[in-house]
Formats: sequence, structure tokens, C-alpha cells
Amino acid sequence: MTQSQSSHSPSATSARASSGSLAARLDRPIVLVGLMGVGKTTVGRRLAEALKRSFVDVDHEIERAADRTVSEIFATHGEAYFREGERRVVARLMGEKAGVIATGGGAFIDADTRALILDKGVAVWLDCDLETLVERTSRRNTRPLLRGGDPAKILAELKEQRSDSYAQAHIHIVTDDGPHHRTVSRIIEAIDAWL
Ligand SMILES: Nc1ncnc2c1ncn2[C@@H]1O[C@H](COP(=O)(O)OP(=O)(O)O)[C@@H](O)[C@H]1O
Ligand SMILES: O=C(O)C1=C[C@@H](OP(=O)(O)O)[C@@H](O)[C@H](O)C1
Ligand SMILES: [Mg+2]
Repeated sequence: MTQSQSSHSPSATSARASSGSLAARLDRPIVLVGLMGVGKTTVGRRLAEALKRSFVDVDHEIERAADRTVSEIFATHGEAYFREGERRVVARLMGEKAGVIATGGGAFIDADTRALILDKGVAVWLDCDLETLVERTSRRNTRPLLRGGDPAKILAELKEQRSDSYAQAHIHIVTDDGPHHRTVSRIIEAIDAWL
């Protein structure tokens, strides 16, 4: 879709209209949670643009602080070390000015991190079907948890293990393959209704 088509579509217009009122009313960070490949990083950045808020991706913050990629941190120090960094970064972000935060898929599974996000932020669970997750995560080889075996099987297991935690989020959005601005609009409308 071209830029001009997108900016004249009804959903893009309604995203802009409701983003103004939401930006004024919401004094909590919006925290996107959900499995790898669901679109937290991509949609989070666009949501922040629509709301004229800051955007932070937790994985990128950890990478910046460590001066290493997530894969390198897993390989050099192990997953427990990464999770510790993830816990610290989320705790710091939840104490800062309200913006949009994209977590890594495991952050909301930690009970303390989850409690903090639920207390200080508005947690939005982005969800989609397994086949879509498998296809999207296959595009880039940046996720160490998917390298140890069949990605489809690993993602199915993670979905099974983690869905009860994700379901505690304030808002649940089932995404599709439509344009990003549609997902952004649906998140804004859902938060508006939640407020
Ligand atoms: N609604 C969508 N439709 C099509 N592709 C998408 C959608 N959301 C995300 N993607 C693509 O899926 C891949 C993974 O998205 P990403 O934002 O990195 O997910 P996450 O941060 O949840 O792991 C990226 O290539 C991204 O462009
Ligand atoms: O689900 C997980 O445990 C992980 C998700 C990744 O982030 P995305 O969900 O943004 O891919 C990243 O934090 C790390 O590879 C572990
Ligand atoms: Mg991400």
C-alpha cells in the first residue's frame, strides 16, 4: 500500500483521531507482551509514533548496555544472565516517563516483572496463530531460543507454557497480517475502552 493510500484510509484516520485523546489521558507506559515474532518491536515503534510518545525496545536496551547482541549474551553468559538484565531494564523503564515499551517474549513470564508491569503500566498482549509466528521468526536468525531444535515445536511449547501468563495482561489483541496501522488503531481503541 502506498503512503497516500494508507494516510487516507478510514482506519488510519481513526487511529490519528483517537490517538490525540488517548495521548492526553494515559499516564502509564504501554507495554507490549507476547511471543517472539508477534510484532511487539515493529508495532510498538509505530504505536509510539501515532501517540507521539517515546519508544523503547527492551532487547535493544539490553544490547546497548552490554554492547553485545542478544545471541552473543546467551552464548557468552547464558540465559539466566540475560533474564537478570531484562528484569533490571524493565524495572528501570517502568519508573520512567510514560512511553511505549516493547518487551522481549520472556520478560512478562517472570512473576516480579509481570507484577510490576501490571501495577505501573498498561499491558497489551499481542497474539497470533502459531503458523504466523513460525513464518515471521524464520525471517531473521536472531532468536537463540529457536536455534536448539525445530522452531515450530519450540514455539508451540512456549505458547503452551506462557499463555496463562500473557493472559494476565490488561488487554488482549489478536493480530492478523493486515497493515500495521490497523493493529495500531485496534490497540489505541482497546486502551481507550480500558481507561
Ligand atoms: N502485522 C504484521 N504483518 C506482517 N508482518 C509483521 C506484522 N507484525 C510484525 N511483522 C513482521 O514479523 C517479524 C517479527 O516482528 P517483530 O516486531 O520483531 O516481533 P517481536 O518483537 O514480537 O518478536 C518482522 O519481520 C516484522 O516485520
Ligand atoms: O521469548 C523469549 O524468551 C525471547 C524473545 C526475544 O524477543 P522478541 O520476543 O522480541 O523476539 C528475546 O528477548 C530473546 O531472544 C528471548
Ligand atoms: Mg522484539
